[in-house]
Amino acid sequence: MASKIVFVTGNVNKLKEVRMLLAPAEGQVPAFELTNIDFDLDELQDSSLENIARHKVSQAQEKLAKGTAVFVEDTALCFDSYNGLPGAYVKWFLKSVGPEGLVRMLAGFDNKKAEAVTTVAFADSNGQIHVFQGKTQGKVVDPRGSREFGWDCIFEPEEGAGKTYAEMEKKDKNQISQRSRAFALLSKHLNGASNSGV
Ligand SMILES: O=P(O)(O)OP(=O)(O)OP(=O)(O)OC[C@H]1O[C@@H](n2cnc3c(O)ncnc32)[C@H](O)[C@@H]1O
Ligand SMILES: [Mg+2]
Repeated sequence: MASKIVFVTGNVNKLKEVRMLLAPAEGQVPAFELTNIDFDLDELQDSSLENIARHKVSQAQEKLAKGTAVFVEDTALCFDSYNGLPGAYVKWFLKSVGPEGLVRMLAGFDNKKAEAVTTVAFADSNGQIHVFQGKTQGKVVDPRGSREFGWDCIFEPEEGAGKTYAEMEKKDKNQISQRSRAFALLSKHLNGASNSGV
């Protein structure tokens, strides 16, 4: 029977993407069963994205039965002109000023470059924590495309042929996104570990 892995997140857009990214290739037997729980996890005020993700998954481990394999992810948007801020705090900026407010933050700067970073922390069934990170470079632009997911409408990745994430098909975003890069590393780890149990 396939082992179970829990993804703790309250963000349905993230969950949708992660389900696509971890789906087995056609004809392949799933190596694990992915379930979702929405716990409210504290997010450290720490400039290290790895520390934030590790802290998040440790809390998730405490809430779940011992031996449960679980992962979380934390996604940051780092402005070059702000030396990496808002970073992991982008959620709170979005909540208070929306995508337009994020664009206005860069109004006085010529440099609109930004880096999107997803950090995954995976606790295996032995309780050991593994961290994987993916990054995508781009720039902040006036909103274009669907408003469905976070800052997608203002992030134009370098590899996106001039489109914002929000203007791209999900499968195309998944080719180049910071999330896809982080989860490719997790998948590799899980496939390597599949013989010994997650
Ligand atoms: O429960 P968790 O998993 O923590 O979900 P969250 O929504 O709180 O997510 P984060 O703490 O990682 O905060 C990241 C913020 O960036 C947004 N976000 C994350 N990934 C994104 C992506 O690929 N494109 C656009 N916005 C994204 C997300 O909606 C949040 O506002
Ligand atoms: Mg969060």
